[in-house]
Amino acid sequence: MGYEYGKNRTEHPEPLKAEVKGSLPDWLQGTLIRNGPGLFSVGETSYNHWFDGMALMHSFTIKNGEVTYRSRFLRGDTYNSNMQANRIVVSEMGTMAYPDPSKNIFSKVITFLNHTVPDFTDNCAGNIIKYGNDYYATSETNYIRKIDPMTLETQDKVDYQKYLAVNLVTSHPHYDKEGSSYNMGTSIADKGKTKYVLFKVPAAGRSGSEASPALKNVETICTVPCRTLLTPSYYHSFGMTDNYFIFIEQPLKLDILKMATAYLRGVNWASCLKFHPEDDTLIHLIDRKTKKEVAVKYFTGATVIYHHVNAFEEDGHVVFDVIAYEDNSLYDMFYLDKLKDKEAKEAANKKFSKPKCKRFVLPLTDKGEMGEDLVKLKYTKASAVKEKEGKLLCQPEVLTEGVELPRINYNYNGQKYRYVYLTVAETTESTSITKLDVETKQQLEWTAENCYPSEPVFITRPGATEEDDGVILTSVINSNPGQSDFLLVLDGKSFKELARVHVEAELHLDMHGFFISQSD
Ligand SMILES: CC1=C(/C=C/C(C)=C/C=C/C(C)=C/C=C/C=C(C)/C=C/C=C(C)/C=C/C2=C(C)CCCC2(C)C)C(C)(C)CCC1
Ligand SMILES: [Fe+2]
Repeated sequence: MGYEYGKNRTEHPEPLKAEVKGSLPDWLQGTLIRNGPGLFSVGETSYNHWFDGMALMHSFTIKNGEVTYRSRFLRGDTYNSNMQANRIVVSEMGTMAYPDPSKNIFSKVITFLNHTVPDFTDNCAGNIIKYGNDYYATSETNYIRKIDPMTLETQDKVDYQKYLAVNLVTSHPHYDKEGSSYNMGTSIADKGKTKYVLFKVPAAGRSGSEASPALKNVETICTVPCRTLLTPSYYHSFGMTDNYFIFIEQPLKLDILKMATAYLRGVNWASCLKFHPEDDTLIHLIDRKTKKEVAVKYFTGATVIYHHVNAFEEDGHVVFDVIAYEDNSLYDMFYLDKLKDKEAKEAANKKFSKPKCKRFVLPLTDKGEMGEDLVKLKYTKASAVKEKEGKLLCQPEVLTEGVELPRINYNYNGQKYRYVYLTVAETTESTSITKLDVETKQQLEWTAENCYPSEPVFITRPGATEEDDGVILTSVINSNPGQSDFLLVLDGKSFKELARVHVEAELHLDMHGFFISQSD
């Protein structure tokens, strides 16, 4: 039993009618698209890491109480080149690929110089995002792939670099009520500088903003200089409130010099990404109005953070919640050789630094005595101690442990909020999801034996006035003999099952999802 991470999945492009057991609320109408790796070997070659697998998108369309399922591989240049060559010819984060199988140094150099294959991968297996009116599959390279959200067909390849000087961009943008998107990326050694770039993609529909891709109208909001030219931090998401952006410059760093020679040395990109526990973490707070960093500098100890949960402002503080680790063991845990071998898997799971949901509080001023904790909010144990003029050392409060893949009611993004929905993350085979009340720290849990749920997505009931008035959707892999996989629908308040929607197809474990409501 367990989930077979490295197994190649098949696609089901034609809509499959699913069987609803239980009842779906009438108002629940729309499509949940989810994205994640689904193909791990081509011909005789295999990827090393689960995150490298070729993107397989799937969707559940809910209409008048009926649900249809479909899935399709993302047919990007990476997929097409690999299929044509019948082996993996495009490198991913954890797998360096050599189009010429006789791996001698001479042929490596030739391939490198000739660019006979796509330069960087457009295998976008991380998330689904929206820019303007369009939906894209994304990972974190400069390429994203437009998709048809209804049929899941692959459309144009869009290169961020045509519109912005960035080499990497997150797959977790933020959205405002008007439909504009905000994201950030890293510009490496461009004109002698390495910097982080925050940008806005205006909503479609404003005058002159109908252009496609919407990125044509991108506006750079501001840039944050990197602490070092050749070792930018890796980050996976960022926080946003009405007035601020929160960007965490953590000591998980890309070594650009190592990357430049990785191909010829025969090592993967991931080996150029290193955690430096001896360094500290710098928290950047950027004022959205002035487009400048606030004068106070915020620090905390070395940590690794992928997912921001939410952030809000209160009484002269910015509060933000994240999922934090003590090291980079999450990445190592998802190497496929470890996931395939029972003993190696157990050893990796043991070494896994448990993700903790942590709350940081940043006072907006450093007025106070040296050594004083400047956090004045009564309800939190988080602190920010004045170390010297303009410098605060922050200690977070742990809200809960062993959780990942956070989702909130996105209407509360940037606002004071109470609930977060998460996957329980003790090992790579999670059988539970949880609802955490960040105020009382109470948790409600859904769990079922041999069932592996994905990231829980909250969908708000139209007209709702309470934060948890809605449902949670998660696709569940069911490895109980003779039972099928299903879309699970839970009540947002009680976390009790409303329905299981069974699909007569094998689902795959994925990363993230996006719900498009019918009214959109
Ligand atoms: C660097 C660089 C590059 C490359 C890049 C790449 C290739 C990237 C990719 C990236 C990626 C591709 C990323 C990804 C990420 C991901 C993540 C971060 C994830 C996370 C996950 C998690 C968190 C999980 C969870 C879970 C599950 C899923 C199941 C159950 C259990 C648990 C909960 C644990 C280039 C060449 C452009 C150049 C420049 C620089
Ligand atoms: Fe993510």
